[in-house]
Amino acid sequence: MTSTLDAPASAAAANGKIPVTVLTGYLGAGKTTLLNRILTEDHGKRYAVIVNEFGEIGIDNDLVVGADEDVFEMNNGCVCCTVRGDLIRVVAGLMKRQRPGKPAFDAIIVETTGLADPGPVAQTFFVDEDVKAKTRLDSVTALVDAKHVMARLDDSKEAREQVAFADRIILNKTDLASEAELTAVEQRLRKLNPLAPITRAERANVPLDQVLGLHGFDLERILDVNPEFANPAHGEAGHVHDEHCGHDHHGHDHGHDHDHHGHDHAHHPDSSDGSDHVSGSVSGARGHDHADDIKGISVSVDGPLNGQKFTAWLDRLLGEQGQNILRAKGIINVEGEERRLVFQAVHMILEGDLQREWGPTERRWSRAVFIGRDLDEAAIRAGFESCAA
Ligand SMILES: Nc1nc2c(ncn2[C@@H]2O[C@H](COP(=O)(O)OP(=O)(O)OP(=O)(O)O)[C@@H](O)[C@H]2O)c(=O)[nH]1
Repeated sequence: MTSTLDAPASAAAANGKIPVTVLTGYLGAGKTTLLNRILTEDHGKRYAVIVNEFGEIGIDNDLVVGADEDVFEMNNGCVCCTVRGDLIRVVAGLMKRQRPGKPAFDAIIVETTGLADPGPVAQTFFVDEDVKAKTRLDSVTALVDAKHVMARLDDSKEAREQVAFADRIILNKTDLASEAELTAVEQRLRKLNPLAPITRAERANVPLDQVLGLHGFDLERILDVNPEFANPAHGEAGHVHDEHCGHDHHGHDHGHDHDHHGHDHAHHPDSSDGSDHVSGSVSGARGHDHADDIKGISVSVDGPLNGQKFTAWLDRLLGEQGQNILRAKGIINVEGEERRLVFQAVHMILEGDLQREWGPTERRWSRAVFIGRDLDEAAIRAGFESCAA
């Protein structure tokens, strides 16, 4: 296991590294449509696109418009086994390119095949030293086909993993679904992934700043950029409507006061300890629970944790169940420490950092979310709570 929980500086800080966006989404969700928009929109930036083909013959490459020289293809039949080597090779090649006075590219976008678990792709950016030195994973964005996603979530583990893993979900093809269907889809997506904001789109027409430059993987911004962490989904008890609601049609993010935001939720009668509502919605009997072996579990303790106990517990949990844990993120109030401990994990790879000090009016609670498959919710909850100082 790679564990850097005690590292003094944020390994995910920007530092002039080229941001990488991993684009996932089931077959036909609209990934190529989005890539074409990114490559053709008049933004004055230069993006490299890495297309991960399933099978031997590259087709997607030919469907992506724009300069050939900026589209790179990986032909690997089995993503989980070979993607990392391929990706490292392609990224290393990209880094050798020159642009006077600037990095070779403003950003790299990796499109994964519609069948792939995005985990191994994301992990590449944590495990390979050369890649790590020159790039930073910005976010994993999942495109979802509003018309077909319900069936895919029923029958495809990959579809569930893609949703569960994402930092941002784009609910595409909204023209093909009714408002009631869209709301039902959003509720189900939220159960699989309580963290990722959901943006609706038609022909992948999301503003690019909702796909690129999200800092979804920056430890400094984790959870701050996912304000719905403590907010139950639409239509569920305790949901607090605000500008971050998944049904927001304004299409832009408003700035917000994070500290204040935490208090909003803290004072809500149904979210007083932040621990039950999200997982409650996961297991709640609301019609779509059957096939969702992947779920998001939110846990919290209204006070400090013992740092040593927590680190030991988290290491053990990831060591034993890392295969099943797609993502974990959290902000911890460590006993005797004025700064917030922020951590995140991708399967067994853990990164963590002591960051800014708690604000004077900020609620100093410890909270985390674990998204994964076949997780023992009661055991995780009990384990987290047992670390209380
Ligand atoms: N009606 C409708 N069709 C869309 C929308 N977005 C994309 N499409 C169409 O859906 C089909 C699939 O879109 P692609 O962008 O190729 O999807 P993809 O995710 O790249 O597909 P794969 O490469 O097979 O994984 C294309 O025919 C698109 O024109 C949308 O919002 N509404």
